[in-house]
Amino acid sequence: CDLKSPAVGILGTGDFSRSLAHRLLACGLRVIVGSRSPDRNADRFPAGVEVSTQRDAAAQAHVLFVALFPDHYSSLAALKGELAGKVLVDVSNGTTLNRSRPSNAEELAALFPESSVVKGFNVLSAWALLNGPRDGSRQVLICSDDFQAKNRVALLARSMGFVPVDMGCLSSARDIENAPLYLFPSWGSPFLCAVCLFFSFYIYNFFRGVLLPYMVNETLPLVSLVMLALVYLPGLLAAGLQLLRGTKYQHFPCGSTVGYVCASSWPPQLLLCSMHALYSLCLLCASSARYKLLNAAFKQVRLGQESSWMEQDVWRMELYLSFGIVALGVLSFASDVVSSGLGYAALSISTLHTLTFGWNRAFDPGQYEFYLPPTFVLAVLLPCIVLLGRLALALPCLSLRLARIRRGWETRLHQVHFRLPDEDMSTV
Ligand SMILES: NC(=O)C1=CN([C@@H]2O[C@H](COP(=O)(O)OP(=O)(O)OC[C@H]3O[C@@H](n4cnc5c(N)ncnc54)[C@H](OP(=O)(O)O)[C@@H]3O)[C@@H](O)[C@H]2O)C=CC1
Ligand SMILES: [Cu+2]
Repeated sequence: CDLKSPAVGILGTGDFSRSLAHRLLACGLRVIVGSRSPDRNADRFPAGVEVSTQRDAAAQAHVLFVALFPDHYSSLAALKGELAGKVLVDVSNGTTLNRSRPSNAEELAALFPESSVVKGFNVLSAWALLNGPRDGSRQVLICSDDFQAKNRVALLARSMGFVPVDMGCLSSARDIENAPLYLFPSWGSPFLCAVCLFFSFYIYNFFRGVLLPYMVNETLPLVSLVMLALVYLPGLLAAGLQLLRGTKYQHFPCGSTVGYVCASSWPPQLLLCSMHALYSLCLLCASSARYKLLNAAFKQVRLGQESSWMEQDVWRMELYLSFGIVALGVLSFASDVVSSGLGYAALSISTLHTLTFGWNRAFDPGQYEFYLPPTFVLAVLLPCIVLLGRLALALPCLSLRLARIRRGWETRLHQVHFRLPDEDMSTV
């Protein structure tokens, strides 16, 4: 590292401090670590990192990472003079969700009013820091009341290979500190939705008295299919309502909540579909599959039938398997289900998959137990409504686009028509 370049300071010599020092050094920066007992801790850092007293580090560095637990922030009070005008990066995390108390970063800012406090880097683990931005998330959430200080830390994060995300003023620090405490920040509502749908379909199937293996394996994809259809339903309803009202500036009830749930519903959908694929594969190994095959063979022998090959059944089976596999493949690329056309493609193909699977059963009155249709008839209804609705909305747009293309060609033809005599003249 360049001895003339300004040093980046770290206060504290714990796990976070060591990983951070390692990463900063690897990025070619000069690092000075401030410890209460530098002699004891110096050999825990790689060669090239200067380990000194806290006062020395505070005096030399302009940007200092405070890698201490918040309970120990007050032990730095004696360094107020050295830290005045410096940038202090608060990397601490909370141990419990904080909804009302001031954040650790705000407390640090209150202790050092003459320093600029920036919140950041807490979403990275010491492990992620040590290994660099290859593993896990590359995003670093940053906030501060001092714009220049924030920019400086953002630049530092970028030079370490991370992606800084500006979260605004220091008042956002509480959200940033809470972030690592949520396992899946935006998955709660979609998962709740999936669980509710799962149990509704499960109970429905239970009443219909379908065999146990079929219950789960039919329930999993149906929940996924219905959820995927539900993603588009609010948008279509809103578009239909706008067409009816003739304006797009009127409020759509609960639009933002529904939009939020839908926008992040891809992980549970993919999970359910993958589980369904796995389950279908495993069904072949289930004992029930063996008994069914044996029973069918016995019946065939008793009937004196030489071959039970049924062309139509074979074709349908091949078709629904292919549709299923393609639907899963398309869905795995449609992480942004709401805005991407891939979501519609996955919905159409999985509807085809369900239809080819249960076509015979859907139209066989014997299958309507307790006057209830088989579950997939219900599950196919919603996607069909959504797909037909989308088509109905697309048709006017398509005709408008066609009209625009036709007008374009007419104008072009018109221009050619008027240009021709001139060109004829020039050739003459
Ligand atoms: N570890 C991790 O993966 C992550 C940690 N963080 C945050 O980083 C900060 C540090 O964590 P971590 O490195 O794991 O903690 P450690 O316990 O490993 O290190 C904390 C450091 O604080 C100093 N210290 C300990 N006791 C006192 C005291 N009584 N008074 C003053 N200083 C003291 C010590 O340094 P010395 O003796 O040299 O002065 C010690 O090395 C925490 O706020 C944590 O929330 C954030 C994200 C991930
Ligand atoms: Cu299936």
